[in-house]
Amino acid sequence: MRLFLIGMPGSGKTTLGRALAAYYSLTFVDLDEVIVQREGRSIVDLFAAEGEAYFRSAEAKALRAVLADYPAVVLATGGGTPCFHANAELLRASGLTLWLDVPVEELVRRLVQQAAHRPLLAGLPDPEALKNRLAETLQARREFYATAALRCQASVCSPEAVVRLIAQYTATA
Ligand SMILES: Nc1ncnc2c1ncn2[C@@H]1O[C@H](COP(=O)(O)OP(=O)(O)O)[C@@H](O)[C@H]1O
Ligand SMILES: O=C(O)C1=C[C@@H](OP(=O)(O)O)[C@@H](O)[C@H](O)C1
Ligand SMILES: [Mg+2]
Repeated sequence: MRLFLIGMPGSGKTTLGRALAAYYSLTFVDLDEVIVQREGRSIVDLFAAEGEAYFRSAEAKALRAVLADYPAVVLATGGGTPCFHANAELLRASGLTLWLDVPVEELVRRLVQQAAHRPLLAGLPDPEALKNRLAETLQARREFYATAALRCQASVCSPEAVVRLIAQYTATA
């Protein structure tokens, strides 16, 4: 199985991806880590030095490399991955995509401490500003996230809930 987790920053793609990979005995890959390895720089440094367009190109190449290298994998994408370079269509055609659709209020609670480490949220220490930015970003990205075959719509998408969703889907697909 190839399982791709998509959704907003803070939705739990990395955290849940690790748990699901352990459950299914699959390799876990985090696309941001692949980019860091391939580029030899942190995500924050890449954004600062090269800008977002360069990052999106590096991200698209890293995604294609992962798809070529792993016939079975749980992949945590970055929040913007499905929204550029036709990545949403590619993901949808290459495995099972799952959208972690977590409410913006919950994302704010999780990210308020971490905004400085996330380039697109940096400089927004005020929770109200963070909430507005996340709501705008979600609005713009919703159409891409909605291409996922599965959607977990909850404040906390537990591994157990996702395993049930996948079991239902594979039983009827
Ligand atoms: N199911 C969850 N319930 C509560 N907090 C969570 C959950 N999943 C992730 N978090 C917390 O939210 C933050 C972002 O999680 P992360 O997995 O890095 O998200 P993403 O990779 O989607 O940006 C982390 O601090 C993490 O501990
Ligand atoms: O939403 C985004 O555009 C991004 C999300 C990040 O990943 P997470 O969603 O894991 O935070 C990372 O890929 C980069 O900072 C850009
Ligand atoms: Mg992540």
